[in-house]
Amino acid sequence: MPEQLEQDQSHRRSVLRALLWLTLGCGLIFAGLNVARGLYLLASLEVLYALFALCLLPVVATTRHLVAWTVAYLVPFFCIMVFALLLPNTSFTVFAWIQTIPIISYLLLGLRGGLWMSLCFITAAVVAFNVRYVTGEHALNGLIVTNLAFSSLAVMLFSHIYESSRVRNERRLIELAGTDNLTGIANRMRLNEEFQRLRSQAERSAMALSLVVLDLDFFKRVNDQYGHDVGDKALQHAATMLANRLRGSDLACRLGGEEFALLLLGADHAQAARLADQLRQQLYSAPLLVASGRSLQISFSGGVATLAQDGDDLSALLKVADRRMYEAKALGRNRIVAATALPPAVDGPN
Ligand SMILES: Nc1nc2c(ncn2[C@@H]2O[C@H](COP(=O)(O)OP(=O)(O)OP(=O)(O)O)[C@@H](O)[C@H]2O)c(=O)[nH]1
Repeated sequence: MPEQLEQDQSHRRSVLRALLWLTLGCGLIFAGLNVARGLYLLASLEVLYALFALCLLPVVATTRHLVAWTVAYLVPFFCIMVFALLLPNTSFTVFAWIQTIPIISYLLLGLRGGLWMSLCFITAAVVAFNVRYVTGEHALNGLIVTNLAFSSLAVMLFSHIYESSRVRNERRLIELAGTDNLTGIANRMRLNEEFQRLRSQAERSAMALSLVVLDLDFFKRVNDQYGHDVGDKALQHAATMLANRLRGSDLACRLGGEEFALLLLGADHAQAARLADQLRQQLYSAPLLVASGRSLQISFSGGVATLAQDGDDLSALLKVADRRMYEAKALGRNRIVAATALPPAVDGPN
């Protein structure tokens, strides 16, 4: 789902840019404070890092390697935090910054990257904290140490839970946005996205890719005779049959109303026309049972178009397949038109 992934990247880009500005500001302020306290090495690191953040600002606005630049930014950032914790003249309150490690890591790197980054640097910080404060002249009482260790773990746990449920909800929303709510199969938005993916796959593996547009015949009569509810059931019946009959690499989608489209990977023009005709026969021979034991025979008319020979993008293929579908309607319905050749035989009276 490239569009959604793109959105995800832009969200992370904004977070990183905000963090870079913060690093620039805070880096210079802390450097000033540390110079005043005689911590020249730490102050120099902070100034260098603030300049690094400044240089990164234009890079992150456009880079295609956002994850790599994020890691390049975060690793020294967290290293400076841990280093500050180890220095003899710094305050133990530096540990408060350690709490931001999981939040920043999960926000910028997602679940897996966030987990590893947090685990590494929280562990390093806890070790550094112990080296510095558990024994010796600066030793803190056990309660403070325990509080800090557990609060860090809690922040990490909550960040992990939050990111997991955010990812789950995002997936669910993406799924819902690409699903037709009456039939449960894909909708037109998903067709656009799947077409891009399947076209790349077809080009990479030198496979054919065909599109079938099909429209249920005399559907207005179904609604008029049996009512809208039965019309809805007929649409669901047709969608289920189409989706069940196709391979996992294909896509059945409802374009709208009583019109559907099939994307068939690995099917050349003749194979797509044959498959569409088999589907037509299968639907026609599996009537929908309606009230009082009556059965409703459903047929469709379809048109076929194939990548390269009929067009190179989805809108060109839809236009050709749509035109052929209307030819099939004009020729008497309940048939498939693949080209200008004579259509296949018709099963039923229409
Ligand atoms: N029940 C139901 N009917 C729908 C839905 N969407 C569109 N329709 C109906 O589908 C019918 C389409 O009618 P037409 O465009 O005249 O086409 P047709 O009767 O199928 O005739 P041909 O396509 O020429 O064979 C209309 O009555 C629409 O109301 C839906 O979601 N549910």
